[in-house]
Amino acid sequence: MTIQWFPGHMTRAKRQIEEKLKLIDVVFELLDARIPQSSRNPMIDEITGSKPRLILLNKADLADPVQTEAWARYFRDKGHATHAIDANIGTGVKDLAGKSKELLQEKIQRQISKGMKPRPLRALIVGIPNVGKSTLINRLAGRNIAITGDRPGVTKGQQWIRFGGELELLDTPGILWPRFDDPVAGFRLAATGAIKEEILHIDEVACFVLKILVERYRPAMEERYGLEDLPTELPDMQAAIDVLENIGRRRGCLVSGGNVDYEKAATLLLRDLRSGKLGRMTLESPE
Ligand SMILES: Nc1nc2c(ncn2[C@@H]2O[C@H](COP(=O)(O)OP(=O)(O)OP(=O)(O)O)[C@@H](O)[C@H]2O)c(=O)[nH]1
Repeated sequence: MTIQWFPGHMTRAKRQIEEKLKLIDVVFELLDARIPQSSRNPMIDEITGSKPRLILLNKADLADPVQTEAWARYFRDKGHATHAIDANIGTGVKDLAGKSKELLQEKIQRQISKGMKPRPLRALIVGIPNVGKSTLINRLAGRNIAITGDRPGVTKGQQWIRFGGELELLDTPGILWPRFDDPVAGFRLAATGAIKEEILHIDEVACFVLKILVERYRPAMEERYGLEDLPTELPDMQAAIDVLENIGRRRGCLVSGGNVDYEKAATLLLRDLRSGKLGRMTLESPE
């Protein structure tokens, strides 16, 4: 579902998450492993405050594993516990209880030393649209749960989903707004499908992404589209359009008269990228 984020919605989303934070022990901050920085909400530190937080690099199956490791190091160096997962098939998901316990070790020890029996840890998933919140909740629940809460104008009773005996998850995630401040982040979000193409033009998104892909993953691009001698970088928009045109020709994306249908070529490229057909690719690296 696409929603427009107006200032009122942002304030409301922030307030809703702050209410939920009172109920939980640990926040799972879900990011897209292909664009960990661009898929981060800019106010996340302020919103989650001092609550222990585990950064989850989701969709790791689609991301470049070397880059995912570099991002995990980057976040760890900044003091954040970090873990790569694939919510779709469940890779890494079974570690979440253990990782949460590690984060809350001191609190658990305090309870034990007071003679208390530690209760299951309570977690909340937060993240921007399309990052995989519902998929992870369903994966942890082991079934499909209709996730309808917390859209503007939609309310729903909250329930806990028990995961093993040690972790409970709030069944409504905290939905955060994506970055609006940085146009480059906007293109990366559009390239991965996190913001809709009605907002940014698909040809432009494809040209933007082509520049990154040619620079980072030239051999894979040459192989997938049967392109030869791609340049090592695309210095300007025209160079990117030329590559898109080439892809369109190779793939038969043509209109009458034999001209390339750029929109069709752009759609094909983005579909290939998002589905992982181009290989495992990450669109940004830690600074
Ligand atoms: N390949 C892959 N796809 C994933 C993974 N997690 C989620 N997806 C896909 O990403 C898309 C978005 O997932 P959702 O779970 O709906 O994301 P969400 O954060 O709940 O999105 P909103 O409802 O828009 O807030 C779906 O097509 C999922 O199948 C993953 O780990 N790997």
